[in-house]
Amino acid sequence: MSLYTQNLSVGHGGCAVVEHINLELKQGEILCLLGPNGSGKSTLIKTLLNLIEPCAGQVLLNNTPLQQLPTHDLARQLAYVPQSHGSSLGFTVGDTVLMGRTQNWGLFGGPGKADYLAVDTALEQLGIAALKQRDFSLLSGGQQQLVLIARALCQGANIVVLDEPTANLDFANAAKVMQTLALMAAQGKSVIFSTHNPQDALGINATACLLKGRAVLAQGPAHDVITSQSLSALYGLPVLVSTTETGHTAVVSGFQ
Ligand SMILES: Nc1ncnc2c1ncn2[C@@H]1O[C@H](COP(=O)(O)OP(=O)(O)OP(=O)(O)O)[C@@H](O)[C@H]1O
Repeated sequence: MSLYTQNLSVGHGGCAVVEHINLELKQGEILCLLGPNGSGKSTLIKTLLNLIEPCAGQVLLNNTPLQQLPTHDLARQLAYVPQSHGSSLGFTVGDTVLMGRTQNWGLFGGPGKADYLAVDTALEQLGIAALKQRDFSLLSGGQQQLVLIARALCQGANIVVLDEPTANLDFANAAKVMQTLALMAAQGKSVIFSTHNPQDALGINATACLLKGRAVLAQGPAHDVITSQSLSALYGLPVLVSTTETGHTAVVSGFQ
């Protein structure tokens, strides 16, 4: 599996939001998109999913331009966890996660034993098995986020793309999600995610791509790219990136 962008420009209605993006994602790698509000993270993610057309350049999946791949092929290769989602009124959590399996069923088929097992495994992995019979629409935003990640896991796609997966989550659940992404990568899946927390990229050995002012400000291994200087430039305020005695990297914003 490989995903490349070649001199890609992304935007809306022909108006570029980010230009000259050259990214490379191989099997088992994690790519983290960082940037201020409105810098184009979601627009880039939707372009990588072929939900919107590039303004220029192209996205290649296994050396084939995305636009040339049949929709069902894309659905098998790419799983998407959106930033905001509909209410899925009336569906249980179990049904919602099971929907990740629909591309395996054929035209008149339905779910089988393997599909139900995949649902239970995904729910267990995210620690939300107890929510299985609950109405999805009545869950908290953070719980819904975990269910949608479980659905993406269940889909079995090679590439999982998540738009701000930790945005609604408490400290423990955010850590759980980041651990899950790291585990997915260790199992051979490729992961693309956006976040407002640079620590997310540092904690899981990601490649970071920093977006600002219609351009890629920096890209490379998170520990090389996420520095006091780059984050201060990215967010327009003093940011300190410091390594602790235990070898962990801490990010502190707005220090004097
Ligand atoms: N459907 C759309 N039509 C036109 N412009 C849009 C559309 N969606 C987003 N934009 C614009 O594209 C720019 C980038 O938005 P985008 O949502 O990609 O940023 P982001 O980095 O994901 O922001 P945030 O961190 O706030 O979620 C913004 O100026 C936004 O107003």
